[in-house]
Amino acid sequence: MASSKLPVLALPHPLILLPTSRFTMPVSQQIGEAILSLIDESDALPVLAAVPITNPPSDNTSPVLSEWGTAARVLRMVKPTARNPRQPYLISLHGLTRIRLIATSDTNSFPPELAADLTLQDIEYPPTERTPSSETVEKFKHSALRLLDRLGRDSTQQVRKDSYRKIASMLEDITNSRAPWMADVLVGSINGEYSDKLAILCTPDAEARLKLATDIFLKQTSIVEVSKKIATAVDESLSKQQKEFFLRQQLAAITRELHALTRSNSGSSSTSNSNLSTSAPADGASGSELDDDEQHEADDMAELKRRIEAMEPGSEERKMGVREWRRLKRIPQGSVEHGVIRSYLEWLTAIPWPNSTPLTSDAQQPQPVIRDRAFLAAARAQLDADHFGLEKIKKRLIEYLAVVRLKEMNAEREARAEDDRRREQEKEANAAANAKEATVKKDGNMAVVPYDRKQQPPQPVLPAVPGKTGRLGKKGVKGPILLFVGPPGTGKTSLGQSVAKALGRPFQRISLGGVRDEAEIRGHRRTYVASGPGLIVQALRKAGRLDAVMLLDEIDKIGQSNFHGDPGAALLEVLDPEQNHTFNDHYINVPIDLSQVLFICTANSLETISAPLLDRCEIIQLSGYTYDEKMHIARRFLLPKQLQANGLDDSHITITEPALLHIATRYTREAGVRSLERAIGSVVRYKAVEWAEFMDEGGEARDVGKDDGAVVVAEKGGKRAYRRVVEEHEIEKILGIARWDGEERDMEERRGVVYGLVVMGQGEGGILPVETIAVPGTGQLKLTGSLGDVIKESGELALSWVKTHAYDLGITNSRTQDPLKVPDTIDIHLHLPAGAQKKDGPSAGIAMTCAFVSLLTGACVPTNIAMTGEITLRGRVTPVGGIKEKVLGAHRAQITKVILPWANRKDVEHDVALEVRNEMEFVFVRTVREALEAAFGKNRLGWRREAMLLESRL
Ligand SMILES: Nc1ncnc2c1ncn2[C@@H]1O[C@H](COP(=O)(O)OP(=O)(O)OP(=O)(O)O)[C@@H](O)[C@H]1O
Repeated sequence: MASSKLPVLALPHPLILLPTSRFTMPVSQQIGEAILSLIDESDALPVLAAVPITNPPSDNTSPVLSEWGTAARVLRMVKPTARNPRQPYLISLHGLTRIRLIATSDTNSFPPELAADLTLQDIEYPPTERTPSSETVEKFKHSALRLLDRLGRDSTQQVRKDSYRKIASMLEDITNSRAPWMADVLVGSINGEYSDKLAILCTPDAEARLKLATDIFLKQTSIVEVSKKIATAVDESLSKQQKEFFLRQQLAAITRELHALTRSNSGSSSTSNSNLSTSAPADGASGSELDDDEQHEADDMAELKRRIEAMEPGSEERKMGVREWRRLKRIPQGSVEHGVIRSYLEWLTAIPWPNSTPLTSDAQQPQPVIRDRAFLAAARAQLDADHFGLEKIKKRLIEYLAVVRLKEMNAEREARAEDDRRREQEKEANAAANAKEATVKKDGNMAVVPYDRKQQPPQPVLPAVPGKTGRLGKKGVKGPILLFVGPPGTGKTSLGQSVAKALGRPFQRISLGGVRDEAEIRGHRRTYVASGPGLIVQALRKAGRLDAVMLLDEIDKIGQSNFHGDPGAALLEVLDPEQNHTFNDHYINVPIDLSQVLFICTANSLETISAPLLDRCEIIQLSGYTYDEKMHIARRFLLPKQLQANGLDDSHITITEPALLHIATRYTREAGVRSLERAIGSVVRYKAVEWAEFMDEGGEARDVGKDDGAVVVAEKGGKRAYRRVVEEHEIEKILGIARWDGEERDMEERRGVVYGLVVMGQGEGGILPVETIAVPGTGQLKLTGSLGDVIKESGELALSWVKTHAYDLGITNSRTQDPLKVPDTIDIHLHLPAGAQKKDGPSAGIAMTCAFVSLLTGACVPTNIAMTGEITLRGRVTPVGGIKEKVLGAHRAQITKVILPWANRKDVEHDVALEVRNEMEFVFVRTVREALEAAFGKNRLGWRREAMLLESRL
């Protein structure tokens, strides 16, 4: 044996460094410094004898060094830094070969100071190893491969699996002489026992070491196998426990249901016997829903599971539900992730998926009124019962409902025919199978082959359930998408409600006003904190049916495209019949079929609605109401509604016709009836308080005179009456001073002022004074009142026309004179009041021309006249939009004569109610000159004769 001297590094128990292994360990400062000086002294990396201490550290025994150790190279040394002096010295070692310490005395043990210092010690290297026998190597390989295979299979990390596989393939190819080296490698790397490792270190003989390693591997394999078995057994017992837990929960739920049933039975019988309807529970259990949390939790989970099971087998939603349910089961309750998945599943299962087994009994489903023969008549009656007037709109809605009905019935017929066909096919298949069976029996072969096993037995065909027509039967059920456009309070939303009532379907209103984020419509992805589904899914959940009527309210107020996405584009997908059968809500992440939903949209104006969105809708225009219509609506709908809402009836309050008109004209100025309804509500509440006080004072409801409608109460000191009738003069006392206390227009004619007609932002029509004055200046035109470019150009155009015709109109004395410079140099200032409101459009052309002519000639336009129309430079009057709203607005403002472009005659004819037409004079004009004549009166402007001739030749 070759001998030498090496400094001894004692490895504290239970560290062992086998040849070929590497590790890093902390050392004391003393040893650390000694190693550092060794490094400084030698040129190469220093080599030490790493010898394990075989006994665990304790107070009274001194460390015992093993006889065998490993010559190890110091690969790295880490010294504590000045900033962190308490950090230990770290040393990395690489085991090279076995060594044996040569004992200095006969006792064969080593002095304890060897363990404390790097003392130089005599060592010897064992002789070159003999090649072990093939038989021993084979056994070794076999046991090692078995262990590696077991470890690889049990490991959950792919990296480990791969490394076990690699070592195994190395082992298979290894030569007999390298086998002892491999034994060191393997024993060093498995997570074995200390004593085994020490034994391997202390066995220099190759044959003996291989045998020892074989025993160690066999032992290790059985340890791993046994641990695995124990783990599986524990798992199984756990899942058994879970199963038992669920069964117990179910049992508890059944018992509770039975209890509830018996209680309700006994409750109903006790109610019929006595009047005690709210008796305490018979079993004395507390009825609080806050009790028994665990029970409720289990019930909720069972309900969730039931709903997933009710989904159509094989459908996307069911797959998703099952996947998430499994995840939910794996995740510990109370964790954040558990809550997230749970709420997702609650949303997913709350959607009324097609073809899923109905959870409620059919009796709870509303009856499918659409199949009734009297459906259309009933729908008409419903619309009439809810709304006054609106004849054209009701007619269109009836057409719409008729189409929806026809399509739905066709779809049902198709679905039924499909079912019949399927039944027929199944019957044929069964008959063929029976015939085959009969033939087999006749041939004497008794093997029973009744029918092909793959063939499913015939499924019962379920009756059609409303809203559950499913993926097959839904084709073509869609009608067009209606878009109600009109000023606020004209009944757009309530018409939608009536349509839903007529169809017997649930109604859901989705307000889109101010929706800026696409996610509000489509939902947030689940990766977001506190994510949730969008408005459409929320509405579907509330409706509980796939064929709900959804009113998309105020689509003109939806936000434009921004960094939160484009909500309008999301709506396009919802409304497009080609796409909406696979609507994708980002949160739900399963395609939802919206093709059966009837969408109705509402808007106040069409201007802000994107063209593609408009393209998908059929526009139905609602204009404002006349005072006459408002009176009818108030009497027939608003007043009864308010009386009911305030707990009164018509025997308590009568509002006289003049009082109602006074409310409508002086307290509201709107196209719709919302403010009117509010004002009537205030009057009703005022009277409700009076009535309550009257009753509190011991009043008796008794008519004492039909004429004044008073009801009298006897009091000690005399008599006090409650007056049922509300008269015009009382309105101010009830509602306060009128908001519009006076005419919308001045009664007095003024030079330079005429009335134009406008449609305001909310779609309401009205009159707008065009005011002009002459101010000292330089012949300029000044325009104010938040005017847009188009209306400004229109003003300049009007002034140019007036300047061109100033001589003909007798304003100037020669054609070359500028009326703004002769006789005095002036500026004209034109203003359109309500300066804060933006105004634009060309329709004020003739009003501005008339205002300039009035200013420059001094002639005035009567205040009962209002006008609208665009002008051209040549003096032609061209048509404008919004005629119905403008005329109604003029009517409300008590204008009696309206000047309109000739081309707008059809609009008046078609759109304006007859009673309004009868009350107003309409003058349709083709030229500015005709407009001036209609406004100022025939021959009131001093036209020069030549001008007339010239004009007539044009
Ligand atoms: N023709 C009508 N007959 C009876 N009641 C009506 C009529 N028009 C409107 N109403 C009533 O006026 C009230 C306001 O109507 P609704 O809410 O439908 O207005 P809207 O047009 O949707 O307004 P917005 O554009 O502000 O949403 C409702 O109580 C409605 O019943």
